Amino acid sequence: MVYKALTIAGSDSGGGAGIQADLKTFQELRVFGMSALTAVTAQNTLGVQGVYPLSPEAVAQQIESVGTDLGADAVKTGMLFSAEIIEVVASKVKQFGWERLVVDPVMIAKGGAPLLQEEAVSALKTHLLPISMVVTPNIPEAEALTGQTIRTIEDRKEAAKRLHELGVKYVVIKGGHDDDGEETVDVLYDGSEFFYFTSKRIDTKHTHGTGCTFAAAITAELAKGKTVQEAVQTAKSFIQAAISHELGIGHGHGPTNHWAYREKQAR
Ligand SMILES: Nc1ncnc2c1ncn2[C@@H]1O[C@H](COP(=O)(O)OP(=O)(O)O)[C@@H](O)[C@H]1O
Ligand SMILES: Cc1ncc(COP(=O)(O)O)c(N)n1
Repeated sequence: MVYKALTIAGSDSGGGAGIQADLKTFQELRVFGMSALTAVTAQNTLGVQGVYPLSPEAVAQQIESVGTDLGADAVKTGMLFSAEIIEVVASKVKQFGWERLVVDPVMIAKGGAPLLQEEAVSALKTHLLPISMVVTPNIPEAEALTGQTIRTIEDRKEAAKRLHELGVKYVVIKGGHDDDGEETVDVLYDGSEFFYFTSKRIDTKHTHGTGCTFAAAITAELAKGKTVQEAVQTAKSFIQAAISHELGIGHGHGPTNHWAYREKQAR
């Protein structure tokens, strides 16, 4: 069986995040990857040097080309840049009836460069979250989407409930930005229960692309027909392996190791 996943995201020339991280992750999990580019970034481990968005028409046409021929078992969105792009993406997702939609609400690169215009945050809430299956904000993104300050696990649970009210079926609030403690805890909410995915916090500066990679792994597993709980569990193991076997490339915040999970499974 060939499972297919489509990523709608920005290009990271440095290869650690964005479309590149998504396609590598799909491939590692034995899912055929397809892409619709929203923007080209000139980027490396030191930061973002340039952002060149594509027109909403160019984004729509790429999705149309994939949807009318190959089809997709699951779809992921990453950097969407503007409200106009968000609107065309939402309309195409509806047109093709794609239900397994994972929205990684990318807003700001780790170095601080904006990847989503500020006024587009409300477009995410009104157009995309109501039709998505899973949303995967990190703590600052969950704060921007809910207008709530998040410090404790209780705050995260409250934010997850608020996001669920927007119509998304499953909310995963990632704990990578919570610097306290020995563990990273990702909280999953399905509208009635909370589930916790915990791993040892790795002390490293090489976390460029962790969010993209994690959400892409969830998407790949959903494409295979796995449940959201199973998909998040695999994604957590995938990212843990990718962070712990660092590649040590570039002069700044380096990328994660996308082949580490496969090599670990093969051992
Ligand atoms: N230092 C770390 N050690 C272990 N896991 C981490 C670390 N940093 C992030 N993660 C994990 O990587 C995934 C992405 O989290 P996060 O860094 O919060 O997202 P983002 O890249 O969107 O900011 C989550 O599963 C999180 O728990
Ligand atoms: C094109 C693009 N998309 C997304 C990110 C976010 O990366 P991260 O996963 O580190 O939050 C990025 N830096 N560049």
